[in-house]
Amino acid sequence: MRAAVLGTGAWGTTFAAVMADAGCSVRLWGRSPEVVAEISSGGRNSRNLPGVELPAAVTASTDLHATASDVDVLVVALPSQSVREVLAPLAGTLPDRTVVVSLMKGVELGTHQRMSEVLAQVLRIGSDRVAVVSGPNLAKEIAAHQPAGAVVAAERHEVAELVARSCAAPYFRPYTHTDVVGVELGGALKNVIALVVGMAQGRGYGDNTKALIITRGLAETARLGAALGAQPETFAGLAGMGDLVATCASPLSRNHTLGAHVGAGMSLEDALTATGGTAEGVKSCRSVLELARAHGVDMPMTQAVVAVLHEGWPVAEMTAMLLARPLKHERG
Ligand SMILES: NC(=O)C1=CN([C@@H]2O[C@H](COP(=O)(O)OP(=O)(O)OC[C@H]3O[C@@H](n4cnc5c(N)ncnc54)[C@H](O)[C@@H]3O)[C@@H](O)[C@H]2O)C=CC1
Ligand SMILES: O=C(CO)COP(=O)(O)O
Repeated sequence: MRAAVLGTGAWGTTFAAVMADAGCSVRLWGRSPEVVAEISSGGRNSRNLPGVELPAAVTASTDLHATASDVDVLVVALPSQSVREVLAPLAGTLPDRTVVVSLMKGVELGTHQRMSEVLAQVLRIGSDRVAVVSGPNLAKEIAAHQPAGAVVAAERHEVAELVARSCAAPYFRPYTHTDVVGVELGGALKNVIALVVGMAQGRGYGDNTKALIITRGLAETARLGAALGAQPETFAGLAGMGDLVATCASPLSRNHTLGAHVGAGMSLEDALTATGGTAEGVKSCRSVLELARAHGVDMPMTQAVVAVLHEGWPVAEMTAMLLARPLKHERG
């Protein structure tokens, strides 16, 4: 299969290697001539994936149109808030056979759209040609060929199957699904919950608190999912609980680490600089909260993250914000 991956960040580069190890020929597109030159000439991306040697089947270019033309699978791995702008030049240009895949875990500010919705709209293709891949997939571990799994969701099962075949490598096992909404929400929401776990850790709280946040975080994710038409079981799977656990446990997660910095008293600006890369939850928490309010869904943790990161509330207030709410039934 011929594949293209847009975005030479940690996950885009790693996923290109996974697809090459699954037997695809893969073109990577990036905006940085230096990164692209290093991938093309030396098979390395030392800025975003240091120490990793890429398979020979991965090539790179700064030419967006040439990279995206004539491929079976077009994968997008950019920061969520930049997708619409970056892909605008490709609107209406993709051949009918090209399936588009989102690797992104965010919700667009302003429109509240999930990334598959943004892709279908900006590329002017049917939503049945868009798939999403999500799960516990910390890029550095997968780049080191540590065993991992993910969910490939698409409206049509045959599309999910095609994408699963394109990325099934000896160390990477994709499962197919048709709940695009649930799989995407699981990915976007776990970033917000990981921020809360990080903040709690930064304040010195231990594993009881972490388990409370993970469990109740999943409950609020599932509430939003139910309102948006997701299947409840999806949140018990790899793209729900699986990704939430990995992200909330791992120091490799940028959302988790950023939360820990803020919990320890660092400003958001300094924490963003310290973590580098893309901590999607920082922006997506606002669109998620707006989406929840529009559907009458109570999301106290998301609300607390927005209050601390964007409304000037001291992180020390977070415990009271969450624990002083009226008592309720666990299933409520
Ligand atoms: N890093 C990881 O372990 C995983 C990341 N993801 C998701 O994948 C998406 C991408 O993440 P990463 O690759 O980790 O991000 P990253 O921060 O490592 O890289 C982002 C890439 O996008 C490029 N970029 C940023 N703005 C751009 C623009 N306006 N035009 C063109 N290129 C632009 C950057 O130069 C960089 O190459 C995010 O939604 C993230 O949540 C999903 C699973 C795992
Ligand atoms: O999505 C991820 C793991 O599945 C990566 O998490 P971060 O974006 O927080 O680094």
